[in-house]
Amino acid sequence: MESITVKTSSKQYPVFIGKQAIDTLPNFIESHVSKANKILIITDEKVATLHLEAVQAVLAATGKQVFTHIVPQGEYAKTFDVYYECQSYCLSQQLNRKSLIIALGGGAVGDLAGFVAATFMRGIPFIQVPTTLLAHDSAVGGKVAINHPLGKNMIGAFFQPEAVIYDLNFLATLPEQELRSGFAEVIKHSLIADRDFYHWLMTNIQDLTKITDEQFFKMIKRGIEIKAAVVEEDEKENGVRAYLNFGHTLGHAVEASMGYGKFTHGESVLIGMVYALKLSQKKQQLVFEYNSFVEWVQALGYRTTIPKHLKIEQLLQLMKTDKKSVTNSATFVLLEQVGAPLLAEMADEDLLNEMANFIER
Ligand SMILES: NC(=O)c1ccc[n+]([C@@H]2O[C@H](COP(=O)([O-])OP(=O)(O)OC[C@H]3O[C@@H](n4cnc5c(N)ncnc54)[C@H](O)[C@@H]3O)[C@@H](O)[C@H]2O)c1
Ligand SMILES: O=C(O)C(=O)C[C@@H](O)[C@H](O)[C@H](O)COP(=O)(O)O
Ligand SMILES: [Zn+2]
Repeated sequence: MESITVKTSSKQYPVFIGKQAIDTLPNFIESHVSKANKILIITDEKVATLHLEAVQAVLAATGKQVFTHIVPQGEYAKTFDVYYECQSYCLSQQLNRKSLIIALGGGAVGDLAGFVAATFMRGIPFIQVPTTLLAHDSAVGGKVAINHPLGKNMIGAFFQPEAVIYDLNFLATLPEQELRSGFAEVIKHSLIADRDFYHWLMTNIQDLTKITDEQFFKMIKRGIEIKAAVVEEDEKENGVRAYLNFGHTLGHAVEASMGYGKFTHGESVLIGMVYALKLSQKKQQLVFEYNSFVEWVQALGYRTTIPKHLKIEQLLQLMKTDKKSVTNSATFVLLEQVGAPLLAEMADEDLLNEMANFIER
């Protein structure tokens, strides 16, 4: 079992990573959240069928009252309606300021449950129990949110968990498409922070269904270390945290204009990263083996173009209203080198011209 400590200005907490990490949950609750008189697990329909029983069994050892609230899968969980139902459930079961929420699932469940915890009675403790590869990113760092039709994660908070308990056994049931989604954020972490890690990924990962336990462990640990270092420096995104948004300016615009849930988050971000890499070559003279990168990700099953029914003017509008934007132009994360990101305000014309090259033929 590996433990990484995340030290933000608002909270310090552990991330336990390993097989059977879930077994640490009762002890952690006993030693750190002992006053929690009621525990609410928030999970989704699919994870409930696969892993809920195991978590309920472990929690039985706490002797506390355990409730479960099941929400829809994926982005359908990150809506105002589902958020409202969660709050109603908390109130109807008389949860109080000493209660604890456990987010059991991927990033959608974590973002939703974290936002419920952040806002119920102005904030109660929560623990992230991630079940996807993608959640090496979402469970760490305290961004919690729901979506709005006008933009991804527009309604949310910065609210750190008490702990992240990452049981790698849960990953065994992930379908390939979800591995692909999560692996995109692993690639992102490597591109913004660690050239050697990027080369290791390119050399070793050729088939997402054949990732070994050791490889999962390495990519999750390194991804979390990179994310934690950024969040420790800039918890509330006043500066460098925006680098974690590499690929997301176009990625979020694609997700929103496709309709949330049509493309996975990681697949959309991957399109956004390919686009940002091209812009980086043009605007920052990034020296990068672009063609090999595109061949590699296409062989892994990613699409690298914008679906042709999407309107580039609408995508531009969404990019300009992204949270990073403070003027009337879109702000992009570009790379000067692999491992050296920067923020750049982009002219509409440059973005439109380049998007036209990215529309699927
Ligand atoms: N807060 C952050 O910092 C942050 C970072 C990255 C992404 N995100 C958000 O995370 C979300 C995407 O994350 P995700 O893909 O993990 O989300 P998810 O919760 O939607 O999970 C993806 C799908 O996999 C299923 N699933 C989950 N665990 C499984 C398992 N072990 N076996 C089989 N199926 C399983 C879920 O039911 C769902 O259908 C997006 O909403 C994105 O915006 C947030
Ligand atoms: O933690 C961050 O900061 C990130 O940007 C991580 C992203 O992978 C993640 O998708 C995040 O939810 C995006 O945040 P947003 O503020 O652009 O909605
Ligand atoms: Zn993301």
